[in-house]
Amino acid sequence: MDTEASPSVTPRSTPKSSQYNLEFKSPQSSSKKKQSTESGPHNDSSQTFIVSLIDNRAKDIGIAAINLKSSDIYLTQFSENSATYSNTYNMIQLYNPDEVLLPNSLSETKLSDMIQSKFANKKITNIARKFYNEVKGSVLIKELAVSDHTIESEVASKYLSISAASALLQYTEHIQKMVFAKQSLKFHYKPLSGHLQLDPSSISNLELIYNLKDGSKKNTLLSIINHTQTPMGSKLLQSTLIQPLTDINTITTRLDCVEELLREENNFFNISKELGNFVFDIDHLLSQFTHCNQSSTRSSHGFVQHFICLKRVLQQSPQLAILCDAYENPMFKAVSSNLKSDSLTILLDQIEQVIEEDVSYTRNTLGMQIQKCFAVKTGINGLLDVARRQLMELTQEVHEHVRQLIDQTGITSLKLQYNTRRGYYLSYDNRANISPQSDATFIQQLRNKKRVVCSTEDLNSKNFRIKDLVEEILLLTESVISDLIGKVRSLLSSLYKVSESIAMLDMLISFASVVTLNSDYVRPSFTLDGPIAIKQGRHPIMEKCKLNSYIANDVYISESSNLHIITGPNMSGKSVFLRQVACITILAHCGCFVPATFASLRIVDRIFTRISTDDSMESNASTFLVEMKDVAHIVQNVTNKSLVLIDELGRGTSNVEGSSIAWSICEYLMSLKAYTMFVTHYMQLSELELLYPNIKNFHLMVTTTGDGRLSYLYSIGEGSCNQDGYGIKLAKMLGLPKVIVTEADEICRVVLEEKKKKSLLMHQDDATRELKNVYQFAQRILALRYSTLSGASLKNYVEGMKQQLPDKNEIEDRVEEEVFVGDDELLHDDD
Ligand SMILES: Nc1ncnc2c1ncn2[C@@H]1O[C@H](COP(=O)(O)OP(=O)(O)OP(=O)(O)O)[C@@H](O)[C@H]1O
Repeated sequence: MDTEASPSVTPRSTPKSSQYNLEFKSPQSSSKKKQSTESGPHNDSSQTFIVSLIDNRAKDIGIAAINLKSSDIYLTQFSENSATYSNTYNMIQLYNPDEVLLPNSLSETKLSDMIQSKFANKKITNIARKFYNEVKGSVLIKELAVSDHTIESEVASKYLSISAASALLQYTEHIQKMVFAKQSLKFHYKPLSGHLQLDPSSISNLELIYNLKDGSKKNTLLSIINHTQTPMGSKLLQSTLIQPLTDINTITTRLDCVEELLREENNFFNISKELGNFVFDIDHLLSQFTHCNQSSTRSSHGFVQHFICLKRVLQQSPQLAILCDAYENPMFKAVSSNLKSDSLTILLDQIEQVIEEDVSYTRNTLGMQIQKCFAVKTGINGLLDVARRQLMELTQEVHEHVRQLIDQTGITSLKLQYNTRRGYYLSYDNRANISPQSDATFIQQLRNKKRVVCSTEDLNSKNFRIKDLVEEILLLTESVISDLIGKVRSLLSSLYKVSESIAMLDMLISFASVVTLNSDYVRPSFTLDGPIAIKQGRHPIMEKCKLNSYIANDVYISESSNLHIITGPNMSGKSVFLRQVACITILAHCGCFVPATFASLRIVDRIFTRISTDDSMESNASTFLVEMKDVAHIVQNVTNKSLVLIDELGRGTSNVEGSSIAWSICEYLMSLKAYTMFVTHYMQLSELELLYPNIKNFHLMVTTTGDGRLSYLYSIGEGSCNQDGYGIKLAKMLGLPKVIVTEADEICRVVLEEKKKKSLLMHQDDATRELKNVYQFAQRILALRYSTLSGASLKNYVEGMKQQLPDKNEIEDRVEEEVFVGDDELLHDDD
């Protein structure tokens, strides 16, 4: 099919493929293709990614990724500050690509090794370095990007990402044989810093998209907040969850929108209802208009269907726009103006002039066939009208033929059916009485359990004629609609905005639905460098499983105590508590309300998790090896703005070595401004609190019932867990023989007594203790910067804090001397 009839759409000439086949190593010969078994974040049927990457000697990385199903291209360039190339790995892994393209001469072999080992189950293709060409890349971007896109200015200085795009586009064109129409692709620049980075193991450990139990999407954070109704909204929500935002203004705008939606509830439900009409993937639909190398009649079949879908989108969008107009937020205004732009009204008008009014989207095979043939209005092309009249007559003949057959054979269950492969065919109940004479009339008979499927000579010949006529009609239809295809291509940038707007609206409606379905979710607030303060926080997934028995907990982590050591017996809820903090932080960074009664968070640049899950064990790797790899990754990449959640460390080695490693990791992490929560069974770690003022101990509370059984409270308390032989009590509850339990109890008592003598607690002097109190008092005062308290209530709060100190006057003097010099604002009496 010639899709280039419109003068405004010029196909780019395809270079002689042989030249490129020589240059690009054939994917089959140079790559190791294995079946992917991984379930990555983007691993759904609407996405198929190819990623291209390049580096330079200064360890800058350029990445370009194309989604072949939607024609979106993502460009990124960043400076790799991790020795293990973890940023590069995370970035590529986010796309979960089917294929990775590498220049045949990567300057860093370590990078090449990382790609080869981490993406061993993907197709890795080497490409001649000369295809990573910045100049060519710029030309291609200029030529292919939709018209009013700002991508050229965004990537002007990002020469590596342009080079990566150059190789990627040449590869898809010459090897994948996808020729894109001019100004048809949607380019996006994705800076590394604009998003909260989550590494793939955290995405998996926190069960954001897939659960750890069976790898499905059930009981995941996504399942809790996903009330989207369109494929675009669902994709946006999923990608937001694995790449939450770090821009405080954008997050606030989203939260404002959710709040506004909740205020105007009737309108909110109407929008939700309206969104239910956008059932097909508009991105995928538009990508069909970007390819200009579809020259068979197959594509014309498709285009008719695409126009029917597009017409429906354009008809429904203005209605959605009117509903959005009821809201004040500029985000809704922008969505509204994208959905009802004048150019789209003109396009709809043009489509309606050509496409019949009453054709609509259908999945039925015969319905689809009829719609394709009769989609173009009568009176536009004389030959087309004649061919269609012939088709109608022929179809009537087919029906008449069946009626005659029923009369002749007396088989009342005889039915006319249709499928794409056979065309029209017959079927009747296999219990029907049929004479031998009638039986001979039917040819190509196939019996199944209930029916006999067959045809007749006459029906077959009519089928051939119908097939020819349909081909002719579709060719004539194509000549009519090719002009329309050009018009759609020239408006792709507006149409992409429609898709993006619907996706954003759908995601916001989904966030609002979360709140209507869970009235106890609250709007989070943000500071750039304040504490993470969560009141009555809950784990969104666990609370669904536990219904009313879930126990909410508070969290307050700030610069003054940026490392929390959390202890508690087995099964007391430590891991759930850690995951709860992570989930609430992620939800808030997406712009969603959170399960708590109050939440104030600081903007976090990365969340690191070291959470042991049985499923996450690397094949044949020991527990210790996996732990050390994880923790090395954290230490190498953690920043002052990160949130680090470690659930036990040093389990796979001797007690002494394990606790020593855990101790020194804690010392390292507390020296940063990162917020760290460290769950451990090594009780000696709680002594760190005595040495360092910014380390605080917490524990998950349990009590012992009268009969010596453990009762879990799942509530977090200050201080460390007392060593009351909980592990032994649990073992007893689980059926360990009495003789073993008694012996274990005795050994435990002796060891603990020995330990107590050496404990730092015994040797800590009063001066150290007092100094620590002063430090913590001062830090709490400084943290008032983020407080909403003012006037008398602020003064009362400070008074209350002072009462808690042993020697009020002395402390006051020292605080003034040491901490508040120059900080007049805070000390001002009126405040
Ligand atoms: N806040 C809570 N409210 C109600 N039930 C909870 C809560 N937290 C945890 N639980 C229950 O306790 C179980 C154990 O929790 P979790 O795995 O967090 O314990 P843990 O202290 O990490 O155990 P271990 O030290 O053995 O790893 C959970 O599966 C859940 O059923």
